[in-house]
Amino acid sequence: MALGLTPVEKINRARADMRLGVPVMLQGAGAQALVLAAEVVTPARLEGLRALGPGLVLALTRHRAETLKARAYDGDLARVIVPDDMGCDWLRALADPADDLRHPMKGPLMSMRDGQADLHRVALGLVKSAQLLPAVLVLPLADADAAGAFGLTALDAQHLSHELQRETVLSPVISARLPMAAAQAGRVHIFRPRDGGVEHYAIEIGQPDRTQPVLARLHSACFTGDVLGSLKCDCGPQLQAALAQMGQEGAGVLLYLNQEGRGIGLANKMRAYSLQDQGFDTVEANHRLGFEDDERDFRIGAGLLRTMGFGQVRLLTNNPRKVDMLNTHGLSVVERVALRVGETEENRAYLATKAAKSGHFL
Ligand SMILES: Nc1nc2c(ncn2[C@@H]2O[C@H](COP(=O)(O)OP(=O)(O)OP(=O)(O)O)[C@@H](O)[C@H]2O)c(=O)[nH]1
Ligand SMILES: [Zn+2]
Repeated sequence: MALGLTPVEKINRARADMRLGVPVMLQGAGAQALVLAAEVVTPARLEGLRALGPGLVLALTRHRAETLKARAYDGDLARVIVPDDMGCDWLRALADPADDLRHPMKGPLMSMRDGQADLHRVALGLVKSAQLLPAVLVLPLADADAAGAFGLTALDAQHLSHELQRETVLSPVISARLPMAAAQAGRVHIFRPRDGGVEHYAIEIGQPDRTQPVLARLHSACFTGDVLGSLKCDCGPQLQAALAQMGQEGAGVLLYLNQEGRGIGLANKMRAYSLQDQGFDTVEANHRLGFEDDERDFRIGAGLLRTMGFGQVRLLTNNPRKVDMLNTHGLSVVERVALRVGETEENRAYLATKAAKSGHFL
């Protein structure tokens, strides 16, 4: 028994299954279904699903459904009926907006109206958490035998839904000294979630007094900006300016949160960039992909600061949501410190969109 998988471990295995294109069984109240991410579906797996019975649908988020002109009868999602003669190319084209402009007509698409969408909703949550496009094939099954017969991972849908919304608990792994150009007295702390998810880092500058407000920054990973010096955003200069200010003041804490692309992952962010090359802005690109404007979970940052013993912060940000989130999750933001650096010809429109659509301070 002790060597068996816990429900949380099974969820992590299921995430890997989804990325591999292996179906996962979801068991809800009186209903079960096999679910498979549309982005990675193969002809063999599609045939295998169809052989098990009728009723195959593609679950899409409201945003993606809107672009495709599919009716979202379930509010936040649409269940598009998959016709028997449609193959992987059609499914991928519904999932991925890359060719929307070249091949706009994929329909007419018929959406399901009756029955429960609970399993579809949680399946979308699972593929999003695997950083895949939010489009998932769902095949209802009369009984749960298929999972056992094919050795597939089976998850309790209610437990999965609960886990996907739960606050991540992070434990410290190691910390070590790191002198940096911006600050000699640096220390990097690594934190690991108990559920096998991604690690996050804290860079502590000097020895901040835990009884006083600390100069703090919640930085979201941006491979293109932080590492490559992208001119499309302001992340790299913001990272360097935050560290420099902490160095000058002699104390501070910068959280480097691995929430690339506002939580959608680098592959999806590059998909968004490709759409931006077609003329869509940041927010429109996220919506066409089926994501919300911002999929980050800022509770992680709040939890990390609390774990490190901080209670009050002077927060370096232009994002009012970060201030609100910390204030409602056990921190006290005593001051917002503006961080306006790195404006370029290339990112002017991006910064304007952040101010207009995401409410960032100018
Ligand atoms: N999805 C998506 N993510 C982007 C895009 N450009 C930058 N990002 C990501 O956005 C995150 C940075 O968020 P921003 O909205 O720039 O800034 P913020 O963290 O909300 O606010 P500040 O604290 O003021 O910097 C990083 O994870 C980037 O990878 C884009 O066009 N699309
Ligand atoms: Zn960036």
